[in-house]
Amino acid sequence: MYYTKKLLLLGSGELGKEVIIEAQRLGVETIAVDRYEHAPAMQVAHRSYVIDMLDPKQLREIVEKEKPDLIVPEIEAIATSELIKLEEEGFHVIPTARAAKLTMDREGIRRLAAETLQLPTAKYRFADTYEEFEQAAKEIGFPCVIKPLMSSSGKGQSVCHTEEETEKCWKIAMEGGRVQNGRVIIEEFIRFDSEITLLTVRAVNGTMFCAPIGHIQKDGDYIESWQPHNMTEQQIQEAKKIAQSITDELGGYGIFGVELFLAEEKVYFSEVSPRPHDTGLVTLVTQNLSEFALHVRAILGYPIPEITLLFPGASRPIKAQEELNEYSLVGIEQALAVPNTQIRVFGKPVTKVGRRIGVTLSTSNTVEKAKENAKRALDSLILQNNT
Ligand SMILES: Nc1ncnc2c1ncn2[C@@H]1O[C@H](COP(=O)(O)OP(=O)(O)OP(=O)(O)O)[C@@H](O)[C@H]1O
Ligand SMILES: NCC(=O)N[C@@H]1O[C@H](COP(=O)([O-])[O-])[C@@H](O)[C@H]1O
Ligand SMILES: [Mg+2]
Repeated sequence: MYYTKKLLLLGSGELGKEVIIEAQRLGVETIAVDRYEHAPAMQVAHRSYVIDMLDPKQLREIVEKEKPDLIVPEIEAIATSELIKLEEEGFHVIPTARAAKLTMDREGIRRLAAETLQLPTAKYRFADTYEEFEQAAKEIGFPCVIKPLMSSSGKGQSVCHTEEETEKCWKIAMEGGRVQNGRVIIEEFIRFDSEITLLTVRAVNGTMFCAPIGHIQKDGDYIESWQPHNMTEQQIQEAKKIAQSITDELGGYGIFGVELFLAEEKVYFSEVSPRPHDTGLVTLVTQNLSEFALHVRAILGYPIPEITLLFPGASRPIKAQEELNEYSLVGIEQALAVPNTQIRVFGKPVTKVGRRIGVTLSTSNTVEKAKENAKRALDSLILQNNT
């Protein structure tokens, strides 16, 4: 087969695996890159490479060798300054190299959202040292949230309830960041009623929104998501306004996961991923086009005539409780006996405490029943040690 387009995926986890499958469905040649071998997306891509994606030299080497039509970031931690240079040289970075750079660290995107676009966010400060952090926490007040500037899925993040906890929280942040520089963000703790991801697609035929996805997070990582999330008309309008504003500013084509907190008095912008979102895994079973199919269509410049929510649905990530080198999932038969329920096993080579290794996906005629089904499926699955 002659491939007319070549896609280079930077980051090869569970989200990228679905992107690769969708790209191949439209006849695209795919190359997966990550920091370790046999990553989920590598298992389905045409070719793969293992490199340190934060190393500009290694990143450039792969790009120059493969000369992809599309460079598609799948995680934040990439040498984004090199992506800017590559874009200047004519390579196409999704959605744009600037968007990848701004969302790579919490400071870039927070300052853009709160200071340039004047979007409502939690109060925040930045700190480079423990002393600056202590001072910032006092200014923001307790409880506050501390996060390394570059991290995801809650790594290095903690809620600091009192002055006595500052040392412990600082330590968590220093150990959890993706790169070891000490800078952190300290945020006001928002007592929200619920939080959502508003998947927003920028495609050749305009900006479109998916039905809001509600989710619950524990230790900064999602443990349940559902679609649609019940919101007032005013909340929906505010959420769309915020999503439109931030995605217009970031530009390019593709899907964006706009994370928002819904409080009684207002809708807060939290952060945005210029790529598919983990809580959006639920769209694999709820929509006419999943978030992955939408991303691929959008980045290839193909039209998206409409996005339809077919059924209410829910997802539950399957998270490992221990570190295992050889493992398997037991109870698949029971999980699949739950009505309208599917699972996806990501195929990560090894587990770590808290690592997501799969997901259960259910639909039903109500969100409540779909949530029940996804939980029943999750409860019947057991991680087995095969070493
Ligand atoms: N200022 C805040 N007030 C209250 N809760 C917060 C605040 N910031 C974060 N959280 C909670 O922690 C979760 C994770 O935070 P955040 O999205 O910033 O982290 P993350 O590591 O970037 O996560 P991911 O990469 O998975 O999206 C949020 O979804 C929310 O539940
Ligand atoms: N919240 C961001 C997110 O869910 N990202 C997804 O997790 C993978 C990393 O997983 P790992 O840490 O288990 O290798 C990433 O590659 C991406 O697919
Ligand atoms: Mg988040």
